[in-house]
Order: sequence, then structure tokens, then C-alpha cells
Amino acid sequence: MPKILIIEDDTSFAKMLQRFFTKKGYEVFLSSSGKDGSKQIKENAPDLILTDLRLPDLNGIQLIASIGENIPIIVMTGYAEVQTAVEAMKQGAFDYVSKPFTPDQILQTIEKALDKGERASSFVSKDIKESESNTDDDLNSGKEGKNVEFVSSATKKLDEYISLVAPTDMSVLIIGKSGSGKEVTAKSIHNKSKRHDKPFVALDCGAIPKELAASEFFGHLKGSFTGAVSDKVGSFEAASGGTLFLDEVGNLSYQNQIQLLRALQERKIKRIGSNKEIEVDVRIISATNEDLKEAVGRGNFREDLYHRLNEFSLQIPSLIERLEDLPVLAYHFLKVSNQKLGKNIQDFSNQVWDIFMTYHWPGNIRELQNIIKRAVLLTDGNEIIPDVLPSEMLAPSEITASSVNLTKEEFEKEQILNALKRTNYNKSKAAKLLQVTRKTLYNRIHHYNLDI
Ligand SMILES: Nc1ncnc2c1ncn2[C@@H]1O[C@H](COP(=O)(O)OP(=O)(O)OP(=O)(O)O)[C@@H](O)[C@H]1O
Repeated sequence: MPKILIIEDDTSFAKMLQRFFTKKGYEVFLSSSGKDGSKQIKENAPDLILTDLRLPDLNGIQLIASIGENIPIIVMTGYAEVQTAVEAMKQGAFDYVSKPFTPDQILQTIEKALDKGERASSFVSKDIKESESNTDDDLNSGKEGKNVEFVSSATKKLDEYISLVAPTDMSVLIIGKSGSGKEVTAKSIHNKSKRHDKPFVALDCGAIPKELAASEFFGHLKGSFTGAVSDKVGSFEAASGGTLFLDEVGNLSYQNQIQLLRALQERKIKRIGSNKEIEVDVRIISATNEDLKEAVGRGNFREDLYHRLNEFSLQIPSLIERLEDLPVLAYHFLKVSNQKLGKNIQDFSNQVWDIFMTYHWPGNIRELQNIIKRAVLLTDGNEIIPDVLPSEMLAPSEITASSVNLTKEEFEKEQILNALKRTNYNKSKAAKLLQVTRKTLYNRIHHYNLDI
């Protein structure tokens, strides 16, 4: 079993990595300082070292220089430290990864580094390594064989990340298209966290007028502004001890971003009209369906806030990227709709399955849910047939699942143009068809420079 030493002073982050690598079959040691790290290198003889560059007692570059080239070292860097990371590589580090990174990214880098080390020393312990890796393969295939039947690899990976990050207090940024399950994911993280018996409060930042955002976040006292007819508890206070979910966080105005950042930095808020500071303990999970990094680049979203919200990011696959899950979801929605509507419809016809598996699902899981509910309502027989599906599914656009070989950007651009054509260039209707907000549609039109 390969041994990894993680030198990182952020202990909850280090523990999360430890759990992940242990699951992947590594033996993991933790150290929170350079001095202790050097001691552990002697005691535990790790096969690989993963180290932060900023350590409380030693600079990572000095540490790397003292280890030499015998053990592969991977350095973890903050977003502004790439230059130092390059320096670290000159000193002999194998590679660097910039935070935030997904566990899979770091795993790949580690495997690459170990593979290199293994080749270099293969003559020493080839037999042992071969027998160990065979056992690992058997275990992995056995594990997967149990539950891969109906679940896509994209969803399995997502579940794995949720379980990893849930017990920590890290801020999570969930990225995904509208209706893909971002809020469901946020709830799942909350339910698996130690805060699960405290409130989960969701705030749709896209729906609040910017003048009212501060009051929604922090609350207000009666009479503090026109319309403040009674005292109001804000979302931060309401979520105290629990989780605050900020949906469509990219839609916050610049002024609101500053207010949010201040509250996150100070962990204290004041209700509007009050001088009393209130300490708040909330975990922040936010979601976006636009590219926030790009919004940072354009100057529309504050970089400092972006990094504070994005200690860990989760990408939610669109339904079209997880079509293997569609049957499980479809039967689930059939069952729920039957219960709600007092029906007992058994199945979907073969033609319906064909349509489901080739449609492009711009509205993702929400669209599937709505379509099935409507179909259940309209069906008299035993089985759902194409007649009860919406007409846009029966005469689908030229864009279908098979066109996924377009790049993601080309595909999205096509979807937007298509929706606009089908609605006679009415942007409100096109946004509805795409199941995004008008603001998102405007942003995307601007992003793709669409001349309409
Ligand atoms: N894994 C799932 N199982 C069952 N239902 C799901 C699942 N994921 C999403 N849904 C359903 O799909 C709908 C959309 O999910 P959700 O609200 O989480 O998406 P979203 O990405 O947050 O959407 P938006 O971007 O519009 O806020 C909800 O009604 C939700 O119940």
C-alpha cells in the first residue's frame, strides 16, 4: 500500500484528503508543520509527499530543498502563488496543483508521480507491488459491480465528493445548469454534515432586488426604511448553526457582494437600523449556472468573494451528460406523480424511451420531472405514450443528444440560437424554453456575442 504524507496546516482540509486517499487504497499520514513533516519523513518513509507551500514554521521551498529528489513531492498552492509553485518545481518538486482542486485532479497527479517513482525503483520490489496492485484491482471491480447498474459514473463521482466535503466546514460552490439539481445537492451536503439538525436556509440571490438584498441577508428593524413595517430576521441569523444556501450567487450586485464578503470575513452582522453586532456561525454553500470565473475576469464578480465561496467546487452534470441515470429518475418521478395524482400508471412506451434518450433536455431534471407529471395527468391507460408529451419533444430541434460531439460551448450556443428562433426572438419566451432566467440568457447572448 503506497504511503502518502500530507503536510498542511488546514487540518479539516487535510483530513478530507486523508479520507479520500484512504478510500483509494493509500496509507496516509498527516502533519501540520514543516518541522513535524521532516520528522515524519524519517519515521514513516512515505512514497510521496503532498505539501502546502505556506507552512506555519517553514517555507515550502526550503522544505523541498531539504528533502531532495528521493521522494516525489507535489505542492498545493493558493491562487496567487503560481510563481512560487514554479520555483518549487525548480527545486525538485514533481508537480503542483492550484487550490481549489477536485480530489480527482490531485489523484491523477499523485498516480502520475508514483508511477514515475515506481518505474525508477521497480527492480527493488516488483513482486510485492504487482501482488498489491492486483488486490486493489479486484477490490475496485468488486465494489463497482455492486451498484453501477443504474447510476452513471458522473453521478457516482458527485456522490463521492458530496460525502467527502459534507463533514467539513468548507464553503462549497456548486456549478451546474438550471434544473440540474444544485439545490438538491446543497441539501444533501447539509444533511450529511454535522449541522444536519440545524436549519438549512435557501436564498435565491437572482430573485431579490438589489435594494432589498441587505435586508434579506441581515434582517432589519421596524421603521429602518420605508416598507420596514416590522422587525425582520435575515437569512444569516435564520441559518444560525446551520447552512445558508445562496442560489444564483453570480446575480448579486457589486454592492451586495461587498456586504456579503464583509459578513463572511467578520462572521458578524448587524440588522439594518441596528448597531448591535450579532455573531453568526453559518456554513455557506452557493450555486451558479454561469461561469463565475469568467465573471471575475470581466470584473462583474469580486475575486476575493469568489475565492471565499469556492473553497471546494462541485460540477453538477447536465441530464444529457448522465443519460444512464434517466430511467431511474423517470421511474422515480412516475411513482411520485402517481401518488400525488392518485393514478397507477405502470410504464413508458418504447417510443417514449426513444424520445427521452435522444432529446437534449435543456431544462435538465426539472424538465423531466415536469414532463412526467404532465404526462401522468393526461394518461388514461396503463402506459405513457408520445401523444401526452409536449410538442417540442415530438418535433425536436436539430440539436439532440447525438450532437454532444460539439464542444460544450458550441452546444450551448446552438441551444440558445435555436430557442430564440423557435420563439421568434422573444427573449422572455426563449429564457422560459431554456429554463433559465432572462438575466442568464442576456449574459449568455453577450458572452457568445450573438448578433440578434
Ligand atoms: N437526484 C434527484 N432526485 C430527484 N429529484 C431531483 C434530483 N435532482 C433534482 N431533482 C428535482 O429536480 C428539480 C430541480 O432541482 P434543483 O432545484 O435542485 O435544481 P437547480 O439546479 O437548483 O435549479 P435552478 O438552477 O433553477 O435553481 C427539483 O424539483 C428537484 O426536486
